[in-house]
Amino acid sequence: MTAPPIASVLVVDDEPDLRTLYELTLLREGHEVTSAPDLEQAREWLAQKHFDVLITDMRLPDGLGLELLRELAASQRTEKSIVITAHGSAENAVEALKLGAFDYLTKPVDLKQLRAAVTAALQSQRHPPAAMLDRTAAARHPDDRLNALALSSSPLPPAGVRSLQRIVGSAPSIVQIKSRIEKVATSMAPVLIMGESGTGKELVARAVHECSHRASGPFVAVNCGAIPENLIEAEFFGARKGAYTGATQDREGYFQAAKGGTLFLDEIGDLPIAMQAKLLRVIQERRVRPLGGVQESAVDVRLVSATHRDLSALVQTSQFRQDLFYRLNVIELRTPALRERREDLPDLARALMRRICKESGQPAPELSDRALSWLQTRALPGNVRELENLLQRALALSSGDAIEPSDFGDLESAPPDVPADTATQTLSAQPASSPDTSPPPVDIPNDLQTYLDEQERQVLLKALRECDYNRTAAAARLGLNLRQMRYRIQRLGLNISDDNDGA
Ligand SMILES: Nc1ncnc2c1ncn2[C@@H]1O[C@H](COP(=O)(O)OP(=O)(O)OP(=O)(O)O)[C@@H](O)[C@H]1O
Repeated sequence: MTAPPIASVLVVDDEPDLRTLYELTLLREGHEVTSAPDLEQAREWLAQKHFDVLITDMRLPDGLGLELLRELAASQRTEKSIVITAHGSAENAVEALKLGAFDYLTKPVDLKQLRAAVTAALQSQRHPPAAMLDRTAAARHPDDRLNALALSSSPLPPAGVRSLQRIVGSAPSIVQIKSRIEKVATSMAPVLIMGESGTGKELVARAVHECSHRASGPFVAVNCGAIPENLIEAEFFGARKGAYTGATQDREGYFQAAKGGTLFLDEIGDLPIAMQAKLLRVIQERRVRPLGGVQESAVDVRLVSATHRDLSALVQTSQFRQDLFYRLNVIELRTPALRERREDLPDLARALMRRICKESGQPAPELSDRALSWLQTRALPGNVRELENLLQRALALSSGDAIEPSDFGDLESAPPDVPADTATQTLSAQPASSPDTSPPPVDIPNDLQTYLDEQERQVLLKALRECDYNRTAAAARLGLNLRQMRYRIQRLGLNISDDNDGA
């Protein structure tokens, strides 16, 4: 096991007893501690010396701790700040995080949490701690040390680089979201991702996790709308044996499972109102108590939430608590709809095709220019997920080395969703089909979507039945991965339990 890193810490608190308590706690961890009773003294220390971590009380005799945060940000200093706020003062904690604080602690401060927050702040830095540089280069001029800090800034962890590469696209909105992910990843501030269905919210949430110092910890994704209301508390917070009928043993909840990592709350807008109050309490107190339990334990997770719904509108109609919205929405990321970045469609289609084929272990066919032109004419309201589904379907129907418009099946005969002259026609337009590849004639349904859903339902049920309701096996039979299978089962409202999944 490697020893925890040593930090140079500045503690700012006007209460001498508390200052001493924090100092002793951190000194015992091997950190170097400097302290100040007010803003003035803190500013003097900061002018003289570079620290790794700043711990500041919010209320100080000569102003607010937030002022120090503002000054650090304005002078682009690299200190990670931890703010200590009064119990229940949501505004201050949120404002501190918005100003770039790494984390906050609520009074009375739990010393274990204090130690953990300092270690996490230190681990999130992408350069060696100032305390270490101090030791190796004690005699250097202060400017040299700042240069050394800048030069030694190490790049993102490899998992982070890969996760950003998975987000395909070069439209300005995508370039911007990727650079924001990189920036926000190193803090503990909650992130809210908003965007239509299928625009890559989960992909972005994973990237936030994988670019952070928590990347080696778990990433737990929860669909808040999919959990039955009577089980939701136990699912989130865990339950002690006997807490409810059927609870035959102690079990962990999502908060415990995500310890040291990231908890991704997908479809947060669907969280029942009673559960919203409980979640808010956990966020405020940073402690969680399992159902039927008496002991609380410290929560060590970073929260990332996502929704395709307009949360501020839900707040207006009292369907979503304003205080919870405020807590979750400290950093906001928006995933753009595909129609807002049509220029990315060819690259996306090729990348998705490569991925689908890799997952099912088959060589990836070319996408012909005509197929790409055909895709450009579709509206794709289901965004990247719809594009992915179309490509899967084409792959299943294709028999040649290249995907052609006719491989998109009977959808081909439907009129284009987007008039050809408004679609991005970067590719050569050629006749869409040849007589030999036309699909066999079918009855024309009154409602195409319902008709297709019914076909899909029949195929899924047959595959599941033949695979003993093992979703992994049925997915493999259909050339899908488990995630795609789950999505389809959920979309069609099929009542299939996870019990038989082997893998
Ligand atoms: N920019 C992108 N590059 C590559 N693949 C993407 C991109 N955006 C989305 N995808 C793919 O599209 C599919 C849907 O993405 P994802 O599940 O992240 O969307 P979502 O916004 O969370 O959808 P929902 O709101 O329905 O849960 C996934 O297979 C994902 O990998």
